Amino acid sequence: MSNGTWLILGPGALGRLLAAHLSGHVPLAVIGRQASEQPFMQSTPEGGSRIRYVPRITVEQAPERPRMVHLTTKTYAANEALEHLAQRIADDTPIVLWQNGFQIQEPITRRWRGPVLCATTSEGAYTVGSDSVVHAGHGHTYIGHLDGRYYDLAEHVATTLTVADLSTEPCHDIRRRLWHKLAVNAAINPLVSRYRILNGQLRDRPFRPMVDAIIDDLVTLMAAEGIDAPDIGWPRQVWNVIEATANNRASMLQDVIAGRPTERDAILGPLIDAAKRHRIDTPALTALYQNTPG
Ligand SMILES: NC(=O)C1=CN([C@@H]2O[C@H](COP(=O)(O)OP(=O)(O)OC[C@H]3O[C@@H](n4cnc5c(N)ncnc54)[C@H](OP(=O)(O)O)[C@@H]3O)[C@@H](O)[C@H]2O)C=CC1
Ligand SMILES: CC(C)(CO)C(=O)C(=O)O
Repeated sequence: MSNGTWLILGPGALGRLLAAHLSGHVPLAVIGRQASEQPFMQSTPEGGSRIRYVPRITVEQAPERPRMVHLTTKTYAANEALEHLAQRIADDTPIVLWQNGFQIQEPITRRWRGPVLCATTSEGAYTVGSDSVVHAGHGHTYIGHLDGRYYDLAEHVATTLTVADLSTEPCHDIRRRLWHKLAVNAAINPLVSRYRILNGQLRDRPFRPMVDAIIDDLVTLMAAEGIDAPDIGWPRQVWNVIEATANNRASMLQDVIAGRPTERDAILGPLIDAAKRHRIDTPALTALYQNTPG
């Protein structure tokens, strides 16, 4: 494995999707808990399929000077995975964090010596078995540094991903974009996972007023936190995503059904913390947190 390689740490849905697309564009390896000789199989949203041979290695086989690391574990696994890899690679290696929510982005950005970029994506993917990924729907990705630094690096990563057919743009306001995604996820994921429904069912009773109550909490909280509202306003932002993903089984629902931990703390945790910080009563969000498994 040569220096200059792009490493993807976490061979799950997003990791496999990135690997399948970046294969052939950059020197690449995927780090998992175990090495594997198997290729990745990708189903495309258009119904096609691709096979991609990408080196699948363990941390111990990683090059000491990779070009960058894309961290694609779930939030709750991110610190441990990165700490393990950090024992092996140069501590100024650029990192791209792909996690939803806003839990690990700030601490890792502050403590890692090299550049840390955050990505937020509306691509949709899920795994099948240990080698396949279904790319369920095309989306768009934004990449940037929390303080707006390293724009050239963000531009380079975005251009490479876009050439590899994953539409991506660099941005100066990734913090705002991460909070926007978090807010939408908070309005959808905990409810659909609790009631085991498709996203679109939130449009019907008894769920619709529950979503509206969450949006009310979000509006107050986001204003207090200084996060600009989307141009179309919070209610339309949330309801548009529900409409556009009506047939989705949301990621948190998939986790609950599979008996996996959820990303509750990454998505609802920052909102509950902000409510405490600003001394704002957010009854709908508090109830959601209490009723969602971690
Ligand atoms: N899937 C999607 O469409 C989207 C996902 N995201 C975000 O991306 C992140 C990843 O999601 P997703 O790909 O769906 O999650 P997955 O659970 O499918 O993938 C995570 C992968 O990381 C692996 N992993 C965990 N810890 C380690 C470790 N220490 N060393 C090596 N591998 C490790 C897991 O292995 P194991 O199973 O053995 O633990 C698993 O293969 C999440 O934060 C999610 O919110 C954002 C937008 C879209
Ligand atoms: C927007 C939403 C809720 C779409 O399903 C999503 O991002 C998820 O499933 O986590």
